Amino acid sequence: MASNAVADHDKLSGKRVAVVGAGVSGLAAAYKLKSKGVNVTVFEADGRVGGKLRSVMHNGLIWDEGANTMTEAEPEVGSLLDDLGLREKQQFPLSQKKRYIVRNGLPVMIPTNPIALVTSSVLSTQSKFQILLEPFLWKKNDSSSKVSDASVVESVSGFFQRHFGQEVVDYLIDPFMGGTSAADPESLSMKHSFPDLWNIEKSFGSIIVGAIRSKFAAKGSKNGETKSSTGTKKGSRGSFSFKGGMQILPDMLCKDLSREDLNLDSKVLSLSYNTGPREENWSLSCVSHNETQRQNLHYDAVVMTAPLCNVKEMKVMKGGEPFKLNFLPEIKYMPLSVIITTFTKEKVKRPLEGFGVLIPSIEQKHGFKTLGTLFSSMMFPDRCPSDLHLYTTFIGGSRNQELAKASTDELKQVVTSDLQRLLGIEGEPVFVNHVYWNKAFPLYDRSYDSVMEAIDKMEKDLPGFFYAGNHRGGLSVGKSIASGCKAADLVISYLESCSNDNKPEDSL
Ligand SMILES: Cc1cc2nc3c(=O)[nH]c(=O)nc-3n(C[C@H](O)[C@H](O)[C@H](O)COP(=O)(O)OP(=O)(O)OC[C@H]3O[C@@H](n4cnc5c(N)ncnc54)[C@H](O)[C@@H]3O)c2cc1C
Ligand SMILES: C=Cc1c2[nH]c(c1C)Cc1[nH]c(c(CCC(=O)O)c1C)Cc1[nH]c(c(C)c1CCC(=O)O)Cc1[nH]c(c(C)c1C=C)C2
Repeated sequence: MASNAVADHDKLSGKRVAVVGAGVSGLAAAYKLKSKGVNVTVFEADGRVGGKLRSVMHNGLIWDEGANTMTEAEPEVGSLLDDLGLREKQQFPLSQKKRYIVRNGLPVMIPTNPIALVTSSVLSTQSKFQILLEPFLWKKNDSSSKVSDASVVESVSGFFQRHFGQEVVDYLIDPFMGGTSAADPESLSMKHSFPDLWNIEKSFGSIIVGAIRSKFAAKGSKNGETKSSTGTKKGSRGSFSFKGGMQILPDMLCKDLSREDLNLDSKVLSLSYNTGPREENWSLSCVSHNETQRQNLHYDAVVMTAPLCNVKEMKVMKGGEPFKLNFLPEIKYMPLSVIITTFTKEKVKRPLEGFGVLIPSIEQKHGFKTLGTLFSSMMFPDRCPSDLHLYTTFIGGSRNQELAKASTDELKQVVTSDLQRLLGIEGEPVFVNHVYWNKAFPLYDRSYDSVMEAIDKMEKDLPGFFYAGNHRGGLSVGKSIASGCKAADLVISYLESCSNDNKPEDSL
């Protein structure tokens, strides 16, 4: 370790930070803080770590009930995988570029390059021309002059409609949003869902022109690109999981936390910030399932990664007075059921290789009820015995909130019926597993600016309080990790500034 790093490590070693939530964002924050010498204590309401990452092994089957894959688009992910020694466990899906969308009741492969788009039957000739001519035909946002009015924040569908037309929205954007957030493009805010494209339009107008120019600019700066230990370009191999499923990631992130550092079955109920000299101003209390309430030690800072709906329920005090969280807006959440099925191979008459299939909302007219299905054992053949296919099907989201809550029996029928049409499956599944997430994802809707403002206010009014997780900056596993790492960096700067503030003046 260089001498500066040793000094920083020593400076931080007496500091204590509480991390609330042991999902990937909280664990990434805890891991980073611990690696810098900070004493971390994690509080998790559940009896396990991982939050929305949960892998199950049962009778020779392996499946994921939450996130199935992740990407390395965020640099923080690559560094963590290297540090945790997880490269050798990384599992890349077979034929992951083969992804399908249903059109006129049948799965059609999604084109992955401009030439494939020209020959594909996903879009009509008119839409293909509209894409090619987008640099000349795209329309300005009429309401862009009134951006201060929250009601005119543009939806994802409105934005893509202006650039590429309605058919692109119906057959590419709608299923993409369904398969990445379970939401419909009409309710989602463009600014929050695709910040990069939102900014490209601001700089270049045309998305096609902006994307090409950005790609060339990125190629120009390629010399600085990071390579992994195997010499391959990091992140260039697309989505991945791990041998045994996604759960290994949270498990590895917390492997160096002792029993005292990691408090499972510990739901945080209240937080208290005491004004005064900036040292150990925070205290918190938590409760376990058997209702024993514990008032815990004091902390210098808090990293909060619990969903905002849970934060809203917490009692917060500042300087002995209640700090009301009534400025936190109500957040909409997407309910989702995940159904795992296996079928014997001989019963699947038209199996498809690849990642999976998505069903556009407009195709519900053909009787489809699910959002889409991952071809889990096509991607990862070791996830079930070789005579079976294992599928992971998603139901609900904004498209069908009621159906998400249906019984396992009803959903088994719904899934079997959709898979029968898509893959020619005959008969009943050999095995069914059902998980219901009543708040699977926060909805980044058109009023999401108010959520961001509320998070900023909490952090500004409560010194030493930092918020991270999938309610901020994106839903994906990678973005949640990045959010946790960024919060850890902010905590470190804060703790260093506290140390300097508390030093006697002549030592400065
Ligand atoms: C079904 C499903 C499929 C998904 N698929 C993908 C995918 O394929 N790829 C991808 O990139 N992303 C996917 N995601 C999204 C991704 O998994 C999540 O956004 C990400 O894991 C969120 O991590 P987090 O740490 O921010 O939050 P969470 O995982 O929600 O963790 C928050 C933790 O806080 C705890 N908590 C709550 N209240 C308290 C309290 N009072 N005290 C203590 N602890 C508390 C919770 O128990 C939880 O463990 C999927 C999500 C779901 C639900
Ligand atoms: C059909 C419903 C869903 C499927 N997966 C999810 C839902 C709701 C959840 C989900 N999947 C991904 C993410 C991360 C999103 C992000 O911001 O990166 C989430 C929350 C990963 C993902 N899944 C698909 C894509 C295009 C991505 C982005 C990363 C990548 O390109 O690999 C498409 C997709 N999702 C599902 C299917 C069946 C499918 C495509 C065929 C299931």
